[in-house]
Amino acid sequence: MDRSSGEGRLAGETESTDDAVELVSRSRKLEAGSVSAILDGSAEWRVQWTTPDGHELVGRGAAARFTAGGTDRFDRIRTQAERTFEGLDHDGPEHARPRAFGGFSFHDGHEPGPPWIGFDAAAFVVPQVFVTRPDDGTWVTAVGSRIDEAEDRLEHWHGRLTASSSDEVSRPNDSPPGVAGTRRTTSPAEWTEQVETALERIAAGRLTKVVLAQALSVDLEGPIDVPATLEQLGRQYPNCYRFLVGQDVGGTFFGVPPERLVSKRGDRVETEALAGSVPRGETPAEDEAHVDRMRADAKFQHEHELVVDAIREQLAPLARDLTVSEQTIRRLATIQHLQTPIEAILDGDRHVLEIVEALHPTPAVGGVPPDAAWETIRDTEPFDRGWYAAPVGWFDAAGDGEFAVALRSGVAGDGAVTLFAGNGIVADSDPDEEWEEVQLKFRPILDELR
Ligand SMILES: C=C(O[C@H]1C=CC=C(C(=O)O)[C@@H]1O)C(=O)O
Repeated sequence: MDRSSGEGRLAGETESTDDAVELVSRSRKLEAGSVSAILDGSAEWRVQWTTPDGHELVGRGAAARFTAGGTDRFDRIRTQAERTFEGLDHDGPEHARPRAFGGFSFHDGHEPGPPWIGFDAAAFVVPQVFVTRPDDGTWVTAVGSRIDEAEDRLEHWHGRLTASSSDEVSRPNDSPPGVAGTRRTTSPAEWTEQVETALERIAAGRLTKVVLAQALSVDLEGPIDVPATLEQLGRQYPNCYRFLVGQDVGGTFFGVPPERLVSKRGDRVETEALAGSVPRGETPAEDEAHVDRMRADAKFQHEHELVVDAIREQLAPLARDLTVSEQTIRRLATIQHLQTPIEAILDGDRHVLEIVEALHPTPAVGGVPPDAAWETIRDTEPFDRGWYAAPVGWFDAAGDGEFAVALRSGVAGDGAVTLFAGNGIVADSDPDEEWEEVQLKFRPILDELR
């Protein structure tokens, strides 16, 4: 991989440079109109990010772009961004400040191949134009490398969005693309073999837990409108994150992850352990029966506690205070999980990417010990995880930011969507039960495509 290209450069430049690049941003309130045009048509990059508490950012284009590969990719993204953000001139409200939006691949050594064409091992963009929606309305922000460029861009987009019909604010999804057929990467027999390999390594003391995943390639009957699909998913899964990262040269990665990797503001960090899954019931009593079984089951508790312990250990060296709350239940439309919220106060001035690097992958998507889990994943999974189960989100000039774990996700390409889902394997795991739990995790997106 040519790692020199594209690093820390402004869109339109042809060579990377060590000089600090300048970013200028200007914001204006949108009194009327529609924001859906931000995601319409093709653009070098299109991004959408919505948090469970309703904060939303929708953007397009790349005023600056940062890419990196290899084991030091977290540091290298941060260095490029710090250089670019250094000269930032932002005139607008705080919620509309420019941010770098993007993500990382699960594995350090990721090389983009189908269906991950265009998705580097780490890639972030500062959108050229984006919309934010705080409580007091809708704001448009334009970013450029000079004041006149930012102002012209703002004028253009403010006018274009104002002129759009307000009926378009909500995208209709009367006709999902339809499913022509599905292809699995892993047959039930192959899955049993993979789980048994993991169980042998666990029995031999080499491994305590590993999360094994599958991919499901879904051939579509018609074209998919990813933003419309995401909007539908938001109705079904309102307390999850929603994201979309799309670009011209490849597909669009999108999902509705229930799991926060980290949210950092100043010295305060929030994260969580999310592991252990049972289905929803047909009635509230059935829901509770599933939950009772999960709470009482030693295997589920062990699988979950390994994640809590690992996060505690990973955060402790960076924090002066750490609080692990009581275990709760995360109830989603199709599945229920064990969840433990965790908060920390950092021991000094740290960048959110330091926390992301320390936490990724938690044993909710990797395993314990991390190296043996990584090796088992590489030895047994017959597909490329790409950006699945990896950090996706944003950071700003101050080093604050928020990242989800890219679960319940898929990558949409020509006529097909590839979905990903996995499950934690520990001693006593049963391959057939694990298979059923993985299928539950395909459902959020699969149900919307039918
Ligand atoms: C790996 C996934 O889920 C993780 C998050 C919640 C519950 C999990 C579990 O029960 O194994 C997984 O750790 C996935 O959705 O693909």
